[in-house]
Amino acid sequence: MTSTLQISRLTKRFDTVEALGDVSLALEQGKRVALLGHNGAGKSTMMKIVLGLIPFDSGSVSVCGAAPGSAEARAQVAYLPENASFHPALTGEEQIRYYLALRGQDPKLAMGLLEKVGLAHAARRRIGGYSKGMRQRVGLAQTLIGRPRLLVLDEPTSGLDPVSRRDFYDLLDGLAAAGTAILLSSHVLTEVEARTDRIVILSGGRLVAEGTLAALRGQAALPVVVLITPAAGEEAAIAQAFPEAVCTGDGRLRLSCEQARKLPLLSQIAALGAQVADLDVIPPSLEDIYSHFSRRDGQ
Ligand SMILES: Nc1ncnc2c1ncn2[C@@H]1O[C@H](COP(=O)(O)OP(=O)(O)OP(=O)(O)O)[C@@H](O)[C@H]1O
Repeated sequence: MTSTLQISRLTKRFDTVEALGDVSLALEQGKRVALLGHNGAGKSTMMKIVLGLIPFDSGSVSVCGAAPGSAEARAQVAYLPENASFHPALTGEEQIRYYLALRGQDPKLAMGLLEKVGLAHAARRRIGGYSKGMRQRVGLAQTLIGRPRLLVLDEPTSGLDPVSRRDFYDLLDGLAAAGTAILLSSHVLTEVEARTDRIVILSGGRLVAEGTLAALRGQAALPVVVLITPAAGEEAAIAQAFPEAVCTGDGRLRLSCEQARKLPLLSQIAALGAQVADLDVIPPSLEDIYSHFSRRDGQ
């Protein structure tokens, strides 16, 4: 399948700063890719290059088969900046009608677009009275003008409450199911885990990891934490059985073990029978995995 977005060995420097170094990425039709990285990792630079707003030094970028920024690419790409702002005195419908007119399209399409993003009920209210989640929906409605094949969303859910975030991702799911490719940046790791197909981690302008969260978890091979709650009166016996365990201060014992040692350790604990009151196994968190990859280059 041809990729909607194809980036190959992309490099971009700003004077002495290498904002992107040798980055390759493919985004297929209907896929949602999350771009993660610390401040200054190169996310915005990549988005600006894809949108054709800034030039790059070397490598190649193909947006729907065309050069970024070309009329052909621009007709098929839409962008939602992190803090999209609209005229507060306009209604949602007026704002979208205005954008449709700018794109040379029939303003009558506005209501249909607002309906798609769940904003039809508020279409005739002024944007000044909208919540942040509703304004993001106006932004998303704007991106849908002309049925783009690629959506570039810069932290689209920042500042939204959990319910608005979930609703926003539901909308994205629908668009992806209809074939739109979505490249979004986010700092909210839990949402990208559940709501995107792939995660790409940039660090210091380099692509340091790419894959599903499960694949990245496997690659990172971070230790698992096991918390044992001893039965009453068995504390000393358990501590003796696991001399490497650390007391947590709440009566539990904390063990850290490699993934490969997890099952043998659990068998060892199970063999203690009633001496153990409870057991918790805590896999590495998303934050642990993200930190592991984004700091691998010594940042
Ligand atoms: N116009 C510019 N002139 C000089 N340096 C720049 C310019 N734009 C970006 N940079 C540098 O390029 C690097 C990558 O910046 P970029 O804005 O792409 O990071 P980011 O991952 O989007 O960060 P954030 O999460 O803070 O938005 C940084 O070191 C930044 O200082």
